[in-house]
Amino acid sequence: MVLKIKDDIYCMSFIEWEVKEYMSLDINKGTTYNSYLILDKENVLIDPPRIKHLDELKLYLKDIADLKIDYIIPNPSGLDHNECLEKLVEITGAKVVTTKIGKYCLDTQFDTKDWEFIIINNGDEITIGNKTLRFITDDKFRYLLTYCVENKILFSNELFGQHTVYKEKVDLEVGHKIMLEAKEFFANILLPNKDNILKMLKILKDLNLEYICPSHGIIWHKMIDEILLKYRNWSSGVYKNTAVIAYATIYYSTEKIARALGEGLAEGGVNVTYHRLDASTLNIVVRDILDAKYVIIGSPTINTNVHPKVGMLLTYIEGLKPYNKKIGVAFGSYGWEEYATKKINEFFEKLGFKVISGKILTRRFAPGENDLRKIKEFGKKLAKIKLDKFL
Ligand SMILES: Cc1cc2nc3c(=O)[nH]c(=O)nc-3n(C[C@H](O)[C@H](O)[C@H](O)COP(=O)(O)O)c2cc1C
Repeated sequence: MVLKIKDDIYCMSFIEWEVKEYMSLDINKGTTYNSYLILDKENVLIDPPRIKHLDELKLYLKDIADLKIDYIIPNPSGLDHNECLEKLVEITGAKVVTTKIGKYCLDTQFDTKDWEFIIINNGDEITIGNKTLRFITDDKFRYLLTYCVENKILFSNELFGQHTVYKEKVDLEVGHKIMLEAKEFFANILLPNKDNILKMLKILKDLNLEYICPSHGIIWHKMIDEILLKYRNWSSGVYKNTAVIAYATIYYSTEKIARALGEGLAEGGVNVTYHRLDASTLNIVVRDILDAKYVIIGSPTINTNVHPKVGMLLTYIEGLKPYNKKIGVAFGSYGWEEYATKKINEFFEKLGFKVISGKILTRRFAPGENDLRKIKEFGKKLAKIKLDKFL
């Protein structure tokens, strides 16, 4: 599918329905890879897609540019964004524009000895005729953003992307639900780079932006201020009065504790979301954790460890390095020797969360009515805790 953004700027979208799993991301809605073509005296291709889309891409390039491509600006770090680069360089003879780190990434993935590179730094510009392309990057950062000065268009790589397929291509046509998709993408893909993203947002603040064109999903046009604000919040740890209660259970004791704790929190005014880990996908759990004040994780003790699904969640969250301005609460059930809540609390400490623990949250086998009443009371008190007090 091709969308003409401006007279001489095109978005070519490649839909992938068959992607089901990408890391722990459960991409059950399909995804869209966007490549962009800028026509001027010298033509530029940004973000080429996977090699399986090469034939389709060639058709578009032939149709729109008669295969004349002078520069290619790839996202160098992931094969899903540069797999067809070798073939494209061969077909078009284009120069590859990238950073020093980008070149290193490409050198290790392809035979680049005959490629012509243009190595750029943050703030550098190239003129392609009437248009100027300015580059925004960070030495440690994997992404290279390209700003077309005259058209006020930012080609943003993974930033502001979403793993979705919509027949609509521009933000407001989809509506505000697109924010939830963007949040899921940020939480699962970009969160470990939040410090770099914050730096880049400071640069973007001074740009006049008419379009933001990411390498996945819809293009931002009418909702640019809104998505920039969300990105500032997500990368700086702004949180809401929400609690995510994520847990696994076999015989439902841990689930009973989850419900009682959640009821108490809800009565105390906290917006509670439950995720039973055999029914929720990790990407949705971490999406909800992104701006939650409370991260509450429960597990039965299984073989002197946490339930495997809880183990998976802990490992996943640890790598994503969420902002530490959060309250961590562990709960669970055990039979003879408790282990799970100890491990979950250690995990919270490692992340720098404020740990709130309570003996009542760890029950031997099934919690009784009295236990559940006390757990609910615990939840009500938890709802009153002011987070900033602890930081
Ligand atoms: C496969 C298996 C392994 C278990 N291993 C332990 C253990 O190492 N230590 C322990 O105290 N309890 C152990 N238990 C007991 C459970 O922790 C206990 O039944 C708990 O109440 C289950 O919580 P649930 O109802 O939320 O599933 C084990 C149970 C199962 C089924």
